[in-house]
Amino acid sequence: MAPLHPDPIPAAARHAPEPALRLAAHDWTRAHAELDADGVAVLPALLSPPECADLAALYDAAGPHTFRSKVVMARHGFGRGEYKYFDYPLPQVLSLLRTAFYGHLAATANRWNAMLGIAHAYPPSHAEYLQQCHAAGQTRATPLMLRYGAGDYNCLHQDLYGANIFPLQVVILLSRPGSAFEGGELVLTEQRPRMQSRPLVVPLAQGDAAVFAVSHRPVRGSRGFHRVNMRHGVSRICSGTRTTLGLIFHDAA
Ligand SMILES: O=C(O)CCC(=O)C(=O)O
Ligand SMILES: [Fe+2]
Repeated sequence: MAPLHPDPIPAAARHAPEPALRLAAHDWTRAHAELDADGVAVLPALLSPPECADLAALYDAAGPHTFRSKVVMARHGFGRGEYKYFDYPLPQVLSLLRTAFYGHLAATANRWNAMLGIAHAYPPSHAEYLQQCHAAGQTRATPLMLRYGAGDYNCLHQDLYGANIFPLQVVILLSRPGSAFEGGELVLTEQRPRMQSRPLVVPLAQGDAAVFAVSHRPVRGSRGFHRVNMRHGVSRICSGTRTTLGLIFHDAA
């Protein structure tokens, strides 16, 4: 029997299946091509403004069982701002969305491994992949919600939580840029062998999802594909409040 969520989440639960169903309608041919070319793809308007508002409201209004921990970034040298990791069982809207995303992204993850000559193949279903994480001692939920105020930022980093790494992750912008906040751009950097790092700013509108490489991706060079290291972060929020939702596909040790 599926466990019941211990905290009531009426507003976010209203939209449970729609975002995951909507994902199927996105132009995945284009998204896969963008991921191969740049290591990032934007899926516009994955969530509606009311869906964004209801999810963002969980940050302050959810009961004590929705999140498993809160991180104050300045205490760890991660930047300035805070985030909370969701606990299992995830709110259904997130669980459905993460499973649906995985179904589309496993093909890219396997294509990237093939390009890099890595024999490992990711299973087609997220449930199977999570079993592999659990068998390796990675059992804690990694989806998270981040909250930044004026002056906050997120230092460049990689979300690695153990030996099992699914190479793509998703960030969904829940706040409306230009009205809820100013500044605060999602930034990716790409560190190529023997070269200086290349920055890439990913402009997002409210409800857009950015899919990007967690830690590395294949880039075609003169002698086949090589691996480049990727990091992501957020530039300083100039004013207002910026809330995002992060979906990471591996669990944490
Ligand atoms: O707030 C953002 O745009 C980035 C969030 C992030 O680092 C993550 O979800 O892993
Ligand atoms: Fe991150």
